[in-house]
Amino acid sequence: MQYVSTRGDAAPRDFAGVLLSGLAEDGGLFVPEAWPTFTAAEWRSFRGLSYPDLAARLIAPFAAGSIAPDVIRRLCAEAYAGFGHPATVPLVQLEGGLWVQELFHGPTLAFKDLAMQLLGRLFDHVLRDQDRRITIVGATSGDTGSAAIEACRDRERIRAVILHPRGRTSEVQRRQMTTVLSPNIANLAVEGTFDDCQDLVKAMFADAPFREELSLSAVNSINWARVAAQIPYYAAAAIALGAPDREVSFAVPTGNFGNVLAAWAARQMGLPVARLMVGSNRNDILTRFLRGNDMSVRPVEPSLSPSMDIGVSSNFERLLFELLGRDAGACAQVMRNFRDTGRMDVPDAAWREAASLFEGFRLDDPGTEAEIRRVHAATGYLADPHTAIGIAAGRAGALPGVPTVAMATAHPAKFPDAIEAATGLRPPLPPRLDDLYEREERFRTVANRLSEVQGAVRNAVFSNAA
Ligand SMILES: Cc1ncc(COP(=O)(O)O)c(C=O)c1O
Ligand SMILES: N[C@@H](CCOP(=O)(O)O)C(=O)O
Repeated sequence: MQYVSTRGDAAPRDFAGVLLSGLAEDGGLFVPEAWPTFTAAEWRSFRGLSYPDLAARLIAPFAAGSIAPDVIRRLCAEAYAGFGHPATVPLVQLEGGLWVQELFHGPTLAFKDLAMQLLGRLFDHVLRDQDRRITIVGATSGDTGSAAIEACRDRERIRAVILHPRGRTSEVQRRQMTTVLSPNIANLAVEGTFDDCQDLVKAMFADAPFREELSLSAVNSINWARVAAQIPYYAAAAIALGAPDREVSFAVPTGNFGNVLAAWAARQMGLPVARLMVGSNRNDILTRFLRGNDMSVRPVEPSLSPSMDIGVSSNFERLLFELLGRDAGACAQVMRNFRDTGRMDVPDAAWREAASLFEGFRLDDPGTEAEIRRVHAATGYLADPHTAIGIAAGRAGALPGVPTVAMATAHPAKFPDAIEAATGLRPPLPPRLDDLYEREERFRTVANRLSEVQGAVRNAVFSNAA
């Protein structure tokens, strides 16, 4: 399988090439040249597969010609062996037609582990094969960082530098990153927002000499491999609820648009998905777009769901590329204007197409707290603030007779203050994280300035060079 850039000015490459390059050189995102699809009979044949086997079946076509299916299968088996639930991504029925799919049974208690545990192994496999080393630069609003650190720590051929917005993650999220003292890991606390961190990462990729010198790669969902590895859990949920013989809708708490894009990708592959509900907090650029074609940047404000405190959703560019009929020139033009003006001009027909499948939903902090309380009182289920937004979106957008699955993207113990305020209960961390608050933290605070961040990245990489 070959991949092309959404902006059309980067050479196509295979899966291993996309994995290692992360962002395309023209600033675009890589997408598959064509979507792999499965027939209804093939989807039926996946019933009863274990999660790692299902994941391998769905991911293998994306790596075709680059990584052999039996290698993908082995890496999936290894990636999910350590998850804390035998079903890996269990479904829990909350009420009539509404389920949650728990994506937080991995090592860092958020959905990012599903992709990141595989990505760390894919990196290792490809780097060994090509006898290379890379520097990962990643931006996090709280969860990607710790999942990436956990997946990459102590890997010989990887150095990882993770940028988080200072003071804007939960304490548990920050400590999960900054208490990992492995020599190949560094944390930078940026004086800014997640969007600043993400812009800094993209600017480092745009600096060709720097990119080459450090052999940069990405772990954010700008890296296609991240999205590919997030597709299987949608398939697992849909198959468990009757697909391909019954349609299913998904409600996804959304920030960078990577998770819900994976659901859309599953639909491209032939999974019968009825509707995709996009849940946002007060940082609601996607909801404003879906409801009224208003994709305009506003300042990011902190919320109870910090991982979704995102102003510009990077992965939207992949959907835009499709909505524009895969016209890379048009996509590049829209993205350039967006960058210059802070407002995206999406043609009316493209917007209508997006709005016919995706439904925007917004919940502010009081609403989120009320939803956590309501779900707990009605069902006994403790939903973290992100998951609560997904559940509320799912209830609001459910179609009669169609099961809705809300994605439980984080464990409630990652956000104990919000849960306690809503329910009076303080969810404990799993025993392996018992001493998280006593562990030594290590991070460096940096200004939101490219030169300073590049200096800190160089310093982190070369001071620990083998
Ligand atoms: C717990 C949680 N929920 C939801 C999201 C939003 O997901 P995405 O950025 O893929 O839209 C994130 C961050 O990515 C997250 O960490
Ligand atoms: N919510 C994320 C932000 C980055 O998103 P990604 O999916 O592009 O890595 C986080 O928690 O870090």
